[in-house]
Amino acid sequence: MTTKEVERVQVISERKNGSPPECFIHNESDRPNLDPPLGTIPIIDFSYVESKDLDQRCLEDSKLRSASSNWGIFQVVGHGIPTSYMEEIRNIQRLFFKQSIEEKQKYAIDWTIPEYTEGYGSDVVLSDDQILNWNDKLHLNVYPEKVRNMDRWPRKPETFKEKILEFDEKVMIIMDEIFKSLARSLGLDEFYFINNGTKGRTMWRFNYYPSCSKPDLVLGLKIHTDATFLTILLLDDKVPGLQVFNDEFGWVKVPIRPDALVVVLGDEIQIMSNGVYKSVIHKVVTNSEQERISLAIFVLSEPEKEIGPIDELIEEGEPRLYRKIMAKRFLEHAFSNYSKGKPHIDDFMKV
Ligand SMILES: O=C(O)CCC(=O)C(=O)O
Ligand SMILES: [Fe+2]
Repeated sequence: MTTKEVERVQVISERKNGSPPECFIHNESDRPNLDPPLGTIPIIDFSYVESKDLDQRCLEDSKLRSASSNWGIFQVVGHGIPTSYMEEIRNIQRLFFKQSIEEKQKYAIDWTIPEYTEGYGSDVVLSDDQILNWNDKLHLNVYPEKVRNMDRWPRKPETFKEKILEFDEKVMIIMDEIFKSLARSLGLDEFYFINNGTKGRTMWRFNYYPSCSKPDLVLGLKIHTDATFLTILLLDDKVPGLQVFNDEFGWVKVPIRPDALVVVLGDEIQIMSNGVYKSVIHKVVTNSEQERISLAIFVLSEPEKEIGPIDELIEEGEPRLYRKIMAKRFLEHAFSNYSKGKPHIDDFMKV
């Protein structure tokens, strides 16, 4: 990996001198439609966990199955985390990015250490023709505890660390319920994914998208799928930007719903379910007026775990669509392809 890195996008955007630099500008055919139709992203209500209503659980499991196979994305409500608390987390994130560049650079990613991509930064440049994302980020390993590198965790705002660890506890509880519902909805034992190393680790990516004078020319994040089992998103409650691709509806906007967590299914679950569940293709657009934030909690299998279609899910005579691969090998491949801006799972994993 080269060590070349651009300036923080925030610094570039604050210069306000007309058009963004060329390295951010997409070819005409790849430029975004800033205002596609609003998607009817399925909503799954997890309040059955608290009420212990088994009929409701059954109904929500079947909604989740249809959402996972038709969309690869759904909104989670009834998760037990108060909306006001979610707003506090968004505000902590906003406070971090509002600080001076010097303060944030104390946690800069050190690209000279392979595999150690934790901290504050922007896209790393891997090739001369790479088109860069209009995005700065803070990337932290959060779970399990032994992977935390506390020197990359912001010391300001002062409550950052404590709040994020508290939010992590709450997220892990609902994450288990999502894992259980995903297993049940595939006809597996409900602890299947929890007990077999699928809930191996989490990496949190705090995204920051500065406003851009020419939002029609750039992308906050290029077209991609997440190389995860799943990703939990805490989206900005005021500024939209996330768009997903659906086979039936094409590109649609993900609506803003401040009380919802959004779940994006990733490549690992597409592989494990032998293509029954979809890793959703998505991208992020920017706008000329407002900055936007989002928090992506990436959940991945343990690095040494082998991922491949689950035996129990392959009916007799049905072909296996994907080969088996070690989780960390798959991730390495995904990282090296991420900058290309197109999903890679089929090319790389098809048998
Ligand atoms: O900012 C968003 O809405 C989505 C972020 C995302 O897709 C990612 O970080 O992989
Ligand atoms: Fe993503």
